[in-house]
Amino acid sequence: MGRKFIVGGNWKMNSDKDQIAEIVKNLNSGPLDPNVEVVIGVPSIYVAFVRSILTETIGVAGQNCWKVAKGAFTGEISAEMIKDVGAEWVILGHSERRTIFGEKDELIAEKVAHALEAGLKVIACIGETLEEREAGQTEDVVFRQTKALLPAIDTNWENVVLAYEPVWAIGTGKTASPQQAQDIHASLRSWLTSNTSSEVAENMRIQYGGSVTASNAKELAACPDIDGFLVGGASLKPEFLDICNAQVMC
Ligand SMILES: O=C[C@H](O)COP(=O)(O)O
Repeated sequence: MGRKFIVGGNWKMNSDKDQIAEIVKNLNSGPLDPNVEVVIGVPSIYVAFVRSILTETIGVAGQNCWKVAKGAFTGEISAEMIKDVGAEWVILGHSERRTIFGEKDELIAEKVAHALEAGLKVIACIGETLEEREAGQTEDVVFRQTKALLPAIDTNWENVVLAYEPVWAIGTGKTASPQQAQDIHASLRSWLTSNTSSEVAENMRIQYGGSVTASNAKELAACPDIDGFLVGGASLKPEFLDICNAQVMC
């Protein structure tokens, strides 16, 4: 069986209740390709609200969580809490968490391990900065970031999606070209074959993220190793539906 296309919307720290009601109304009215899995990553405080008004066929994700279930961690939210209020997924290791909040590979791996243990599915983000790309280090960086996750994921690969998001393409309007994205996705799959198993590599869904819009989604979706998208800015707009349906329109 082939890999099911999966599109995530990452709202980041955007929207209020009125705007959310509008976005969800649009998502609920579709049409959505039934062959595509859709997950929206919402601010944790709105998870329960979104879950209560969103069609059940679309998943809900938190955008971060802490690495243990409970305790004296003022201001933090656990995977258990996100799950308790209705999320099925959590996005971890986003480059904004890495660069703005200083999260390192080790911490991200601890979070991934705990979220999986708590019963959440994980969108694990990786990707190089512009400096790293220009220094020819793209593969080294994404392989290092993925390698850090191996013990955390262990045998739980079916509950993980990898999101390749070149940092230089996030929110900049500079999308990786389909060839650039395809090359890294194919290298990652080949790295997974060598470092996990050919079964894991073949089944692993790898999303592309970075300035995906309705106008570039079809060309990217046509690449054999691009199995979906993680969409930021455009996930707040009606065009998100077109992005979700990009594969059927290829
Ligand atoms: O998680 C999503 C990525 O950061 C991409 O954001 P963007 O689509 O606004 O470039």
